[in-house]
Amino acid sequence: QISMHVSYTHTHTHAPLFEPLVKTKEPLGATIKRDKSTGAIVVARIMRGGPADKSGLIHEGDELREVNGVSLEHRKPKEIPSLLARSQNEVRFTIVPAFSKEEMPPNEPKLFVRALFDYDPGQDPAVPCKEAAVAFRWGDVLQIVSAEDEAWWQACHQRDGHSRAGLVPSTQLHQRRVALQRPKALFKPPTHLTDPSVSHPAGLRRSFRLGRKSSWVREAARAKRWSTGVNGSNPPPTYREVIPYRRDPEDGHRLVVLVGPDGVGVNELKRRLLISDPDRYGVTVPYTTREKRKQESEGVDYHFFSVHAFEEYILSNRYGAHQFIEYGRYDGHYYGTSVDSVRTVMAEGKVCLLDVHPSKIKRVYSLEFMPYVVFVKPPRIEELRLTRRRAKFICDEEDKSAVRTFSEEDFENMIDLAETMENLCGHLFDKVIVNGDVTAAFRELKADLQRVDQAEVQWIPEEWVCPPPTNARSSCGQLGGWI
Ligand SMILES: Nc1ncnc2c1ncn2[C@@H]1O[C@H](COP(=O)(O)OP(=O)(O)OP(=O)(O)O)[C@@H](O)[C@H]1O
Repeated sequence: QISMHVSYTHTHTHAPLFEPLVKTKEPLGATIKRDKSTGAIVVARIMRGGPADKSGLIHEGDELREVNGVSLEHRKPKEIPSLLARSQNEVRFTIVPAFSKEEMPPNEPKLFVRALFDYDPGQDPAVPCKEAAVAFRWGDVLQIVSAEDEAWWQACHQRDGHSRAGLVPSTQLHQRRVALQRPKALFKPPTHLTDPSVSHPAGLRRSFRLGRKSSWVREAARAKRWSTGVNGSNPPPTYREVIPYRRDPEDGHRLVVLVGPDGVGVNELKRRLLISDPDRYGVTVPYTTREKRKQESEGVDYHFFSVHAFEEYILSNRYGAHQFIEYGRYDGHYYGTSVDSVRTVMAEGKVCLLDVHPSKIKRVYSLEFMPYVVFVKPPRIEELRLTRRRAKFICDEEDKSAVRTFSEEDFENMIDLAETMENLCGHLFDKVIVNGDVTAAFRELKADLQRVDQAEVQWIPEEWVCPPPTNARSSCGQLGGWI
């Protein structure tokens, strides 16, 4: 048994407390519980970065024997706060330590994650202590400082640097809760996507969009079979492991991938970016097997390929070489975007803007391209009706006169498809831009791309650096910029 003296200054009449934490500016940063087998009061959690943690004097598992000379024998945890409240500027604990110094668990390596859901402890009736929890938004980078507890991890916002850690739901807890609360969380693709006989709104911009649609139908149907089959449900996204990457001044720009349902405005935003800074942004030149028209030039409008050459490329895709990021067939001709055409734009020192179906992101999802994936999302249907009143879109790229306005069904399909995309690929998105007012959406997108480009540290998926064991050594060995 040792006697310990924890003292720290504060100006509140209430001393910082154990559980339940009192809303003082600086709580002690610990929770306590009664040990069921011995009846002793023990420290359940120490919040990383809080006064208790910084003091280095109290540790999880320590038994509390006395507070300010008052014995805690036969006392309940809820009585402790009032004992602490009596102390003035210092609290005196008598504890039985759980570990000797030599037995203390070693520091865990740093683990960073990107949150894939919003969390507000204020709305969570199950959180053990609201004041000890950390709120976060989708996309925030958190440092997990303790994942020992099965249900409640401890994490702090990466942007805050040395902030106090707090409780966040563990992956397991979040998945369990979503499964219990929302059977709807099981993937439920909109019916028009799973029934190939139902036609799609013709939001065709470039002709291979048609090819995308049929593959999306198949994919959505597959996903539905999987989700309702023996495997049960698609687990809801929780956290994705990321690592900090410090950019080398020599590094080129990251590839910017824009995805979104047909007609949402991907092309419009891309067009505005290109006009706003043509020296900075560039786009790929697509491949086609159709005849070159008079006003078109090879390598500028399209790369004109023979059917044979195009099919060779397709075969290489089947065998894993992936010459094409995506391709499709429309009106008897092939259209496609090659991996090399992305490399060409990037080699010119430009930010390559790539617009692909989300299922094709994986083709460029690597350290070579470091894709920054922006999901362009439709606003609520009321806003779609308002903002798209006069908007027209080309129904057929080959026949530019085939334009029409959006129908109510187009809006519904757009929203359904956006939901499906988020369900299936949301974990790959780095940024979501809601395209309601187009000027605001464009401004937000441009500012975000600039911010990412200038950021000294990029948070990238851990798998880009340490892929599965077979090639892990070669890719990790080449890295110079990791911190
Ligand atoms: N926020 C907006 N407000 C009003 N009109 C918009 C907005 N965003 C896009 N539009 C208009 O909607 C039409 C379709 O947009 P766009 O061509 O960019 O869609 P898309 O996502 O590229 O889909 P697709 O490939 O099917 O054409 C265009 O006329 C565009 O100007």
